[in-house]
Amino acid sequence: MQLKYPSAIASFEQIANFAKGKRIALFLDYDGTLSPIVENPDNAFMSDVMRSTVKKVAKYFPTAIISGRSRDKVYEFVGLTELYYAGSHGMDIVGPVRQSTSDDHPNCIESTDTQGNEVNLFQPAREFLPMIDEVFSSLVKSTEEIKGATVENNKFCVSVHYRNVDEDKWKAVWECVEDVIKKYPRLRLTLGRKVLEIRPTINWDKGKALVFLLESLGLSNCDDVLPIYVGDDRTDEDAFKILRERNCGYGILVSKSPKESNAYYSLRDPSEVMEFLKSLVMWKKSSAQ
Ligand SMILES: O=P(O)(O)OC[C@H]1O[C@H](O[C@H]2O[C@H](CO)[C@@H](O)[C@H](O)[C@H]2O)[C@H](O)[C@@H](O)[C@@H]1O
Repeated sequence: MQLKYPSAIASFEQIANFAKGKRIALFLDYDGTLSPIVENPDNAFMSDVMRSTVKKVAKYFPTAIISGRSRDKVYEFVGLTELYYAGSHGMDIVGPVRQSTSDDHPNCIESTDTQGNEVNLFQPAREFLPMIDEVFSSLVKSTEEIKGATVENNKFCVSVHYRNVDEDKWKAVWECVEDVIKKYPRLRLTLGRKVLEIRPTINWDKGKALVFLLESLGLSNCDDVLPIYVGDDRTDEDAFKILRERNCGYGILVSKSPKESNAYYSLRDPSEVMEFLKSLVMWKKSSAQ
């Protein structure tokens, strides 16, 4: 783990040199990466200029969004059909029909998307759906007296937000969550940015989703592929870690302050993320001539 990472913008030439002769695959987190953190999670809109930048980047590089949100919600925010989407921290993936079948994923089914394209739907926590709905309802009820607390159903996980709760009531939010999840040994708690996230104990996270998508895209060969993952939150560390362990690709942490991370580079905020994505497009265009 390191605490300081060079700026991906200042180090762009270094990244571009390393990417020469390789295919870049891009993986982007949503909240805090493509959209700024805001008080109301329903208002975490992406700007039009960010949307058109992501659209351009996806024209040149396979691009996926990997978010803690439900897949439908993140698609509602982003609205670009040219991307792949993984919601619920990677537990709900719509990707291309898998080219590599090196390992068995029994929960992977062929399906068609809204445009009629053949896709693969992968939902490794499918059996948890009724349990998650139950937990969501219990938490809505148990937190209703805590001013500012909100509960979000992210399909295969539940988020309990305390950003708008007075600090002296944060403990009460924790207690509500602990009280509910102690009845569900097959669920676990993870932490995000002023949010408690309840999710299945299955061995699956954003890092596994990244590997799954690379395999689906036929891009798991590190010799000629450079995966880049950009994210701001603790759950993105699973993806940074995988890239570091495989010595394949770069994690880029979006943060204004130094933090412990497995990322290689950093960007300060979504506006720098946009600048970095624009640089990738310009570099690709100029190197294609
Ligand atoms: O994986 P992500 O796409 O980063 O999603 C992680 C969580 O993001 C959202 O919550 C965060 O952003 C909100 C809007 O800016 C903010 O109000 C909240 O405090 C942050 O934690 C989302 O609402 C959660 O469900 C996601 O799990």
